[in-house]
Amino acid sequence: MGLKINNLSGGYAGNNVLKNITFDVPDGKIVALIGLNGAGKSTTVNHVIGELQPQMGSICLNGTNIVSEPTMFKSQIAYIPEQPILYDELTLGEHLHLMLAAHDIDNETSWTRVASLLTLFRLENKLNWLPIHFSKGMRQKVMLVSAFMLNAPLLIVDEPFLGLDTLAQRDVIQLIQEQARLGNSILITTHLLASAASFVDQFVVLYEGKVRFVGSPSELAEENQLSVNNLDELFDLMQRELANEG
Ligand SMILES: Nc1ncnc2c1ncn2[C@@H]1O[C@H](COP(=O)(O)OP(=O)(O)OP(=O)(O)O)[C@@H](O)[C@H]1O
Repeated sequence: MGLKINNLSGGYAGNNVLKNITFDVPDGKIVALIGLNGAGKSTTVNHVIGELQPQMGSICLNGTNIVSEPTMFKSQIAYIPEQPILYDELTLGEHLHLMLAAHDIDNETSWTRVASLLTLFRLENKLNWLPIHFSKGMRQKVMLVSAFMLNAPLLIVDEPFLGLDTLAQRDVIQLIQEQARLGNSILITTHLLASAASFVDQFVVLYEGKVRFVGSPSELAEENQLSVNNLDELFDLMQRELANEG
């Protein structure tokens, strides 16, 4: 089933940003939400993580509605925000244990996976460190470990490559693909279309708070008379269109 967003309208008090958004992130699929600055990507994500209330429409994850069963809905999500959020007073080890407990995951059985993620991101010797000792990239990697260790039915990654070196970017793509192989749904937001085209199943293009296109990378390229390798030019096309509407 996965994530189903149906006719969602919403946004902030006094600012209706999203208009009748409909798209799915099926089980085992990777979907990238794309669009110009201000198109509504973060607002959509904020609705899916339950930070904003829908004005109209519905958001369901594997049959659970976000409005009627918010706790059940949220327990199925792992979210990697664009800006790392860490508790200043908790060590890395304490942070991970807290996240596992919050998702009702047994420490004993899951720690082998946590340990391999810590090794992958070279954090295995830093379990006693406090966030203040981490660099920006390391903080981002802590968020990655915290999310990937959960194996959640829905993984949301806001700008997965921000602040990561190329090795870590490659690792993140592999981890996202592994989550998809496990049957989990993955929703990412990105500005790097050509890079995303190599591993996403579908793009959802947002334009001024509306869904303009849903389809595969090659369908998106074809629709805009571009090649998949120069999909980033789509932003120039949309920017020009916006300026003409001016
Ligand atoms: N807290 C807020 N209160 C009111 N309006 C907001 C708030 N946050 C964002 N907006 C507005 O919502 C619209 C969509 O913003 P959103 O952050 O969803 O865009 P985005 O596609 O994520 O852009 P970016 O690529 O810059 O991250 C914009 O017009 C923005 O000004």
